[in-house]
Amino acid sequence: MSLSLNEYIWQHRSDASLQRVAPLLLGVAQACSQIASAVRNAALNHASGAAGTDNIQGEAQQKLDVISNDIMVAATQELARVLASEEVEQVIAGNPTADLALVFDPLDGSSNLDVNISVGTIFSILSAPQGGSDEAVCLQSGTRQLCAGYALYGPATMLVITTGMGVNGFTYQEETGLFVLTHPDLRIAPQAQEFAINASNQRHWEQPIQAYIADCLEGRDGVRERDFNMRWVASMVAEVHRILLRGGVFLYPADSRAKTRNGKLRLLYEANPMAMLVEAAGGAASTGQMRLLAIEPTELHQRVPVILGAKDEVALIEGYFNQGNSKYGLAADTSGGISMRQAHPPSHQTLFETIFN
Ligand SMILES: O=P(O)(O)OC[C@H]1O[C@](O)(COP(=O)(O)O)[C@@H](O)[C@@H]1O
Ligand SMILES: [Mg+2]
Ligand SMILES: [Mg+2]
Repeated sequence: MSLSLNEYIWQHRSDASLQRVAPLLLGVAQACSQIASAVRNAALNHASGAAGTDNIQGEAQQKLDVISNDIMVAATQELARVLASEEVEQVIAGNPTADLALVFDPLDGSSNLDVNISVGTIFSILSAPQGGSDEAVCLQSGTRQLCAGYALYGPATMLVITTGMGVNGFTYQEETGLFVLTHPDLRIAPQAQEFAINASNQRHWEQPIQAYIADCLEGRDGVRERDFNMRWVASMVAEVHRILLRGGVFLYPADSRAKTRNGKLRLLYEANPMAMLVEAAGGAASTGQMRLLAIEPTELHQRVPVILGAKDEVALIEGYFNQGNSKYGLAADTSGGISMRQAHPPSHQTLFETIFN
């Protein structure tokens, strides 16, 4: 029997978080179905290409970034006390009587729009207790998320959600306009056979990432003693979806360039919701040096290094970072940034053996 999102919420009436976020979650789902339509018909509606404006990150906005943001705000502003969006510098005031906050990336992977490759929407729902500024309400650690999810606008439109216990995927049914449960209880295998990283940044990476990827690339001829596959879509939603369905790890590390010294992805509306989903599916999410969900945010649009997916593989990558810290006595970056490792690493063979033997 196919279960719609509404029916799923009713069936899980003992899940207090789900019941609390249900109206807002349904608002998000409605917005996502509208964004899917906007994305699908953009070329026909002259909604493709650049908007001619930059967002707060200094990135050129696509028309669809702006359209998706407006759709999301219109569908949810009455249902949350405060909204925060990748595309808007300050928080957006919502309904003062509501007790939830919604933080979102309205369109993720928008560099893929003009080439008709999958994009998505990422969202996180937090409690908004009385008192405290609207911005402070959004600056809660990922462990405090009540619900997280994403919509994927690919060959099928899907909504994938968690309230912390299990991850469920719903597929949008055109005929009925409903999201139908098609992928219940998604789980990530602890071992990975596939990694995802933008290899064009290789020369800027920190030493632990250099060493880890080099070991993967050596495959069965190196210390890993097996071959790895690689993928890079450049849409985080598509990468995380693939990992939820068939495993692997995703890395967007910090690197030596000024603009990515703390990573590229945004903590509140990219890393945290994805980390909650991945952990709820049995995986792990880390900066390389700490659990992503434990970070106490300080800024709405702050960036963070992201390593997530198969639990054992993420632990292994953390081992490369720990090894770097202890063996070379590398100083922490006192400015709060991510410190770059120094040269003179041992051979990959030695590093791997020291960590795992
Ligand atoms: O072009 P790059 O650096 O590989 O970037 C890809 C990454 O940037 C992002 O596209 C950022 O998302 P936005 O489109 O929301 O800015 C991620 O989805 C993705 O992981
Ligand atoms: Mg994004
Ligand atoms: Mg975006």
